[in-house]
Amino acid sequence: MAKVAMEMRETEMKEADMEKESSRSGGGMCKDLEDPLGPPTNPMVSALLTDMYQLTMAYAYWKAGKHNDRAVFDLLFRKNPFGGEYTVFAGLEECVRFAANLKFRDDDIEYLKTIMPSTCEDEFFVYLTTVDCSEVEIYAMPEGSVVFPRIPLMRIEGPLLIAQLLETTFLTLVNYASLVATNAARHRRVAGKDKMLLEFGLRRAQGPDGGISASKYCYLGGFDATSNVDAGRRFGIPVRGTHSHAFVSSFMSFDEITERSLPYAKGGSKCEDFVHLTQLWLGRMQEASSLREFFHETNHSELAAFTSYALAFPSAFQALVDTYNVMRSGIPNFCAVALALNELGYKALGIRLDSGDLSYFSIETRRFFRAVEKEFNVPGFGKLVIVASNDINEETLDALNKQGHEIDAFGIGTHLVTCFSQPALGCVYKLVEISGQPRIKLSEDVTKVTIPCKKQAFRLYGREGVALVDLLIGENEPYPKPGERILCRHPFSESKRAYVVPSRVEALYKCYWGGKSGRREPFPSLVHLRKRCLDQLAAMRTDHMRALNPTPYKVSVSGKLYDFIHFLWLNEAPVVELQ
Ligand SMILES: Nc1ncnc2c1ncn2[C@@H]1O[C@H](COP(=O)(O)OP(=O)(O)OP(=O)(O)O)[C@@H](O)[C@H]1O
Ligand SMILES: O=P(O)(O)OC[C@H]1O[C@H](OP(=O)(O)OP(=O)(O)O)[C@H](O)[C@@H]1O
Ligand SMILES: O=C(O)c1cccnc1
Ligand SMILES: [Mg+2]
Repeated sequence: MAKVAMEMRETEMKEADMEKESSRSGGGMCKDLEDPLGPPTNPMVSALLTDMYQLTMAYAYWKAGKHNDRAVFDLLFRKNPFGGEYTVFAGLEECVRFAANLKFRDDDIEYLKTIMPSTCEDEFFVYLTTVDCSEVEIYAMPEGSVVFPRIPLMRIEGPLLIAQLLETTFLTLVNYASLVATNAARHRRVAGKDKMLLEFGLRRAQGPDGGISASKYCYLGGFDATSNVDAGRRFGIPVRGTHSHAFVSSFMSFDEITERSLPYAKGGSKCEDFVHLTQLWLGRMQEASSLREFFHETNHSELAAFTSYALAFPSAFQALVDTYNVMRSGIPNFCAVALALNELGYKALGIRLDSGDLSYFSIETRRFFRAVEKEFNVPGFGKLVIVASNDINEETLDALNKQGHEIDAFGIGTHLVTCFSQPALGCVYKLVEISGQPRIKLSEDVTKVTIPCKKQAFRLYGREGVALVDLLIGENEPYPKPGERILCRHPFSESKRAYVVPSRVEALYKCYWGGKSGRREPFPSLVHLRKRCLDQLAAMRTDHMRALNPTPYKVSVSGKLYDFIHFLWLNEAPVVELQ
């Protein structure tokens, strides 16, 4: 029962409890590295969840005898979403689970034979049955990291055919996960760290996978709980909820409440007619001069609904108060039931507002709660929880902050999970090296030119501990060191460069699959990813984080890599002839 209602008083589950839940649901802190990685969360994530062209290219690579050439791909995005200057990286563990379990089953192969041209040789399909990721290496930034354009989030090395095959699936696993985690982080930043953020998006999400992914990655991005029960079970996310208008409007009179008795909270005796008690309290409120300015008569079917809900959840009572009239009916009815519960030793949780001016109603509601606290001498009544919902987004949160409000918790669905203001993140997967040879992809649009070579990435921190710049260097260049002066250059703009003397240098890539050392980085639990994300966001310079015209974070390459990019660019770009 406690799971059904929102236990606002226990706002945060203790970390230890979360850890327990998390490992029960398969997301423990450091899973045993000897264990094979489990399958992807969504069983639809399989070898065929890809674009047709990956398979036609696979055939052509195989036919050309290139399939085992060692390839290096970068997975990166070029522009931060939502007009911002930061992104939260998510989806890594699901990518590695996919890679770890990649296998074409017999029925997959049979289907592929029906869609590939009939000229494809049978031997290719025999070869496909042997495909797996045992020769693949995956290097990546830790999931939950704050990341920036052009710095690859992941580097995938392996036989060309196989590394290529990972493209579409990796992108679908990273793009939405990172987008929605970023959206959640942005909502958290505006709401402030003390507000409770509840993800209510399942009904509006892009299908079941959209809903499950949204719940998981919104939690990673800083939400506190979800209404999505399945996500709660799968990932150990706290599950919370109130009730809907249907519950309120399903009641027509008190006669519908047949079981009216309620034991006292401490046990012993019981109240035989709780319905009568709520009516009694409503009468007392009506008579109180301090409350007279607020209301006169209330809607009785609403009071019946609230009373019935309190009988079902006496220690977790909360009510949706906007079905008929917030201030004249919903709030006084809620208070009557809460005062009746209080008489029996229970503490109500609070209310949810789902329409109207949320600033005004929350302030008026708080004023009413305080008046009741004073009138009937019920300590804590003034602090009952006010939850607000109804098409909330970043802008509404910002507007509410500017106007002033008394909301403790926000329930956010549509705008959060559909990423209404930007529906996709543009991660791409680009070949940067083949058989030891660097490759570049040119474009008229300079932001689309890829940075060639197998690279290492570093975050350089300044004296104050804030991140100054992300730096890409060639694989074999010496690593930057604290205290050393390093030339950091914009990859494409000649005049943009800076010398940086970092106080701290953080190597950004870790090995999550394969690799010569045989040591694979563990996958922390979702609670730990969430903490990493919140800690990194908190450490960012605030001008990078603001919603309006944020300062771009510097992303640069070493002098050597800069020279090499431009050498290769000139080498590969044909010279036009004008006549
Ligand atoms: N004080 C406020 N400042 C800015 N936006 C607000 C404020 N209060 C509520 N909003 C937002 O204004 C919108 C109001 O929604 P809408 O116009 O659908 O009215 P409603 O209150 O839901 O009415 P109805 O009861 O008819 O559904 C919502 O998106 C809500 O988040
Ligand atoms: O507004 P969102 O951010 O998407 O949050 C979730 C919404 O879902 C629920 O009602 P629903 O929208 O289904 O019906 P209602 O608006 O008519 O109450 C809830 O009352 C919220 O309004
Ligand atoms: O529990 C709630 O209040 C809830 C859940 C989903 C959508 N809207 C509201
Ligand atoms: Mg709604």
